[in-house]
Amino acid sequence: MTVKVKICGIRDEVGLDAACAAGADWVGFVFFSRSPRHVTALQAAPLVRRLPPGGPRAIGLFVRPTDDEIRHVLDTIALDGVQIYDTPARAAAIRARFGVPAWLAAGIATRADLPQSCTVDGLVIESRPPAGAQRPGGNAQVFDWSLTEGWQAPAPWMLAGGLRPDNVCEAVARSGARAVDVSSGVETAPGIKSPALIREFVRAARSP
Ligand SMILES: O=C(O)c1ccccc1N[C@@H]1O[C@H](COP(=O)(O)O)[C@@H](O)[C@H]1O
Repeated sequence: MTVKVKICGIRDEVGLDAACAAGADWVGFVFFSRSPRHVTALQAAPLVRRLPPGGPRAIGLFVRPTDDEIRHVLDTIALDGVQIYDTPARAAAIRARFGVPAWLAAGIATRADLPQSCTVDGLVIESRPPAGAQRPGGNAQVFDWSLTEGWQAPAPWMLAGGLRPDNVCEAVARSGARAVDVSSGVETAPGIKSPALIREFVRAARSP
């Protein structure tokens, strides 16, 4: 089965076109003002419109969002899904209120952190942010991929956190992930996507 890939933190046409050309399954737009990858709904709108038919799906990333924030974005852009950093109950409420597929991000440090039940459409399994981090994800931090071995995932899930072209193949093999998500690992500086790294990442994720 082909490993699915999400390229997150798209801010411009260069990153978007590279993700499309590489065959990414999803592209992510970060609606969190403290991120170096932050975009407004107005900035993301032309990028989402530029996505080719049959190309990557557009995912909006939100950190503890209010309903008004989500409504504003969804009124401006046709998103295919949202990635939520909040409690499972809040993510489920967002899914129910807005009728948009919702993935909940779960920070993992030990096996006990792996969700055993799920009321949303999917899970983004990533490392717990380091102490003092300014954001709950996008910290280029890996966790012990063997923690997911034998885990009976309650929903589709993707692996995230510190993935790069040179470690994603091992990460997939060790974790058993069928989908991966990357932001920092395909950048030359925070918020600056590299077409070459995006291409390499997608190829490496899908290499046997
Ligand atoms: O990318 C960000 O700035 C960000 C901010 C707030 C929450 C999540 C964020 N990024 C997501 O975190 C994971 C892992 O990212 P990385 O590859 O380690 O940089 C991924 O889902 C990013 O989209």
